[in-house]
Amino acid sequence: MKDYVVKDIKMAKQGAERIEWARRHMPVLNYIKEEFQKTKPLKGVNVIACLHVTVETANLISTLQAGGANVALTASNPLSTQDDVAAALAKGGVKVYAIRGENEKQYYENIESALKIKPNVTLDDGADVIATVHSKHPEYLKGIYGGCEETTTGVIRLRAMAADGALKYPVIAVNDAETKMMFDNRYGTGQSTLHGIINATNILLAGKNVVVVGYGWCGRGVAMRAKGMGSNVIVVEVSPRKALEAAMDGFRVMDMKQAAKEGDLFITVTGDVSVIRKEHFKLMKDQAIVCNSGHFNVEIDLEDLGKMAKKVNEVKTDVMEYVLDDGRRIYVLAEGRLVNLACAFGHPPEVMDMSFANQALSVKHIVENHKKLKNEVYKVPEAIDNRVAKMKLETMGISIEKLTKEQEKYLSSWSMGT
Ligand SMILES: NC(=O)c1ccc[n+]([C@@H]2O[C@H](COP(=O)([O-])OP(=O)(O)OC[C@H]3O[C@@H](n4cnc5c(N)ncnc54)[C@H](O)[C@@H]3O)[C@@H](O)[C@H]2O)c1
Ligand SMILES: N[C@@H](CCSC[C@H]1O[C@@H](n2cnc3c(=O)[nH]cnc32)[C@H](O)[C@@H]1O)C(=O)O
Repeated sequence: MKDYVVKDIKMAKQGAERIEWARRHMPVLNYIKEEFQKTKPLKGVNVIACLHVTVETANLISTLQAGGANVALTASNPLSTQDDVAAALAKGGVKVYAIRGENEKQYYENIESALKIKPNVTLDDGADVIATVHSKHPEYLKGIYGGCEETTTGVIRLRAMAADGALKYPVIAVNDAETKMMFDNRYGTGQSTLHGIINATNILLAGKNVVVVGYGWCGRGVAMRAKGMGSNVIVVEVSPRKALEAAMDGFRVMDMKQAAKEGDLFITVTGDVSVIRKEHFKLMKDQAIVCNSGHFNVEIDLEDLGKMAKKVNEVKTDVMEYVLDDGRRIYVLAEGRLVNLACAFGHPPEVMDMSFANQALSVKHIVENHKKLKNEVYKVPEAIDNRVAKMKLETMGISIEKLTKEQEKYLSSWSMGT
């Protein structure tokens, strides 16, 4: 087993400085790390983590190590790896297999290398390790106590596996903790998606027609922040309730065909496939910009666009120009992969603080309870979710109201009316 596969180990110093800066903005995770250092709840536990290799993830890894775990890290997206972070982790002795820009073959080879740690716990962001273990490496199943899943789409994949009876070990849906999705998916994606778009293009958002496709947790965040930058936000949805919510939040809501004609910038955040495709590209304005902050590289149908284009040019880093037969130009950012991680730094540490506090405490929960767990997708225990919220409030210096005895009684009784 190679100890690491990184771009350039000499980048370690810069990576270490950036990891330390993020650490200072992750107080909840730091607290858990101190606790883990004393109690060693993960002593001797082998963990494979398939997560975006960023400064925040580096702090999760060191928290797990403080608890006594041995960790191997591989990327959850071929374009999201921060090579300086990978170098710093490798220098610090973590088994890291990740290089920004790796192709699909290398991506899966890296997962295979990391699996050689013989995991007891798997951490996924999009379910690629779980899928690889189940489809290609069942020999690892007997050693695995359980897994954690970081994101909405991964949880959907795993629930489908569980419903088919195909899931062979318990998984905790970290994404579904309130202290994860309400903050990471909404405020994290809202801010970092615009950061990625601005980094790649430096366009002015004020006055632009910005089409947000999908009005779930991520879409709400993106729409809210684009509105704050002065864009005219249009929302496209398939769910009647979410569409209604977007309309009452003050956004124009329409179908994709209509939006295709009006948009200057398109951002997909649905977790779905081919939400922007041939019939929509046909209607877009010259110089429309299209990007994705949802799921892998499947939300924008680049195969359709490639077939429609007479020329494809890389006009600048992370910006591909598709020149269509009629001369219109459509720009695609980051090959249709997550624009916030490929063109910027991903989520800010303050939100990953809560997401990764849930991860760390969920790993501990799996190690302590795996004998009682079934091969199902579990919610993060409410006690963990509440604890993360309380700790975050404390670190923000916010105190909240407590119910009085009288209020507790009133709220739990049906006999007291007006
Ligand atoms: N970029 C990031 O860092 C980041 C962060 C968190 C989640 N994600 C990913 O973003 C995606 C969305 O996550 P979420 O938590 O907002 O999910 P969600 O389920 O809350 O929202 C998705 C929304 O998309 C809508 N939708 C589905 N198909 C559609 C279509 N064809 N057209 C229009 N709307 C459609 C759904 O009705 C739903 O309202 C997932 O793939 C998730 O894994 C990315
Ligand atoms: N792996 C898939 C699935 C979407 S990633 C979405 C997840 O990335 C996580 N994420 C976003 N920013 C960061 C970051 O900076 N560091 C680590 N994880 C991040 C976030 O918690 C979210 O649930 C893909 O690459 O397309």
